[in-house]
Amino acid sequence: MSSALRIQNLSKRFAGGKLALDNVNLDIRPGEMVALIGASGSGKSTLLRHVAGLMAADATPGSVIEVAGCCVQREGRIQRDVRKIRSQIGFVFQQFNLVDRLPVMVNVLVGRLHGMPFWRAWTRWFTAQERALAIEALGRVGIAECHAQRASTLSGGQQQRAAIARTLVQGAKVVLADEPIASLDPEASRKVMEILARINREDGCTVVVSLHQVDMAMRYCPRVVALHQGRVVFDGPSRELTPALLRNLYGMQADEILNGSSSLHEVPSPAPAPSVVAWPTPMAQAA
Ligand SMILES: Nc1ncnc2c1ncn2[C@@H]1O[C@H](COP(=O)(O)OP(=O)(O)OP(=O)(O)O)[C@@H](O)[C@H]1O
Repeated sequence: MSSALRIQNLSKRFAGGKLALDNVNLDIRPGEMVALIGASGSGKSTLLRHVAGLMAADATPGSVIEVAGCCVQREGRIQRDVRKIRSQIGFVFQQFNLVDRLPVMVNVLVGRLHGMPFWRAWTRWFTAQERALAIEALGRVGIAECHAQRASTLSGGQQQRAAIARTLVQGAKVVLADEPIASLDPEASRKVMEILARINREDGCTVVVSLHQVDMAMRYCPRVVALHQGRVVFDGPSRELTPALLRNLYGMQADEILNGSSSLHEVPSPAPAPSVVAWPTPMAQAA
């Protein structure tokens, strides 16, 4: 498989006229860990929703989104078998998306729903093997002891770890995380990012994570894609992010971000270096 995620000529104009994505082109290889950064409203969530096939793009000729070699949508039409493709994608959202009143183990096993008859999920009848798989996944994210608790009794950080365990049980090849640490304190944020980095490293899972925290992006993600008003304005090694680019991206907020990013230029990137984009001059993207 050549690409874990391939996006070509992706644009999205909402009904009100807002151009949220402007000819986005991206190629992410299997096993990469990529941060999606950009100011509020730059298009990060919209991009991830398109990749998940939750939103249809503009019908631009030649526009296509593929995940793990399977077409999610083409020229504004979501593929009929998108549910099957989604079974390969793990989702982690800011708001955890767990069912509060169900035990953590059941929430995690929901990750296997695609391979499970509906009645079994409905009656919560899981095999010993499935339960063992869930416990193992919860162990990997450090909360095995919480498996019998209701999801609502977990802290935010623990809930997010349970959501990651769900992607492990699902066997997702690609994990899309949309601001997974936005509601968490620094310590819980660090743990969640470490777990995402670990499943990327140990399972070869491709991770695309949208982040407001540039320092986290630089610390954990060898590659960064930056959006500005729906356009990709930087696509390259995180160590090549510069204060000037961040000032262009974040405007007034940049100083705050720069204060938290003492690691600018100091983070080694183990990934092969994609080309870096000059911005705000005309844009090119990683091949
Ligand atoms: N359903 C919608 N209808 C109209 N406009 C929308 C819709 N969803 C998003 N937008 C607009 O599209 C733009 C991109 O929004 P998006 O949520 O993708 O940004 P974001 O980078 O994820 O922001 P944040 O970091 O604040 O979550 C914004 O201007 C937003 O107001």
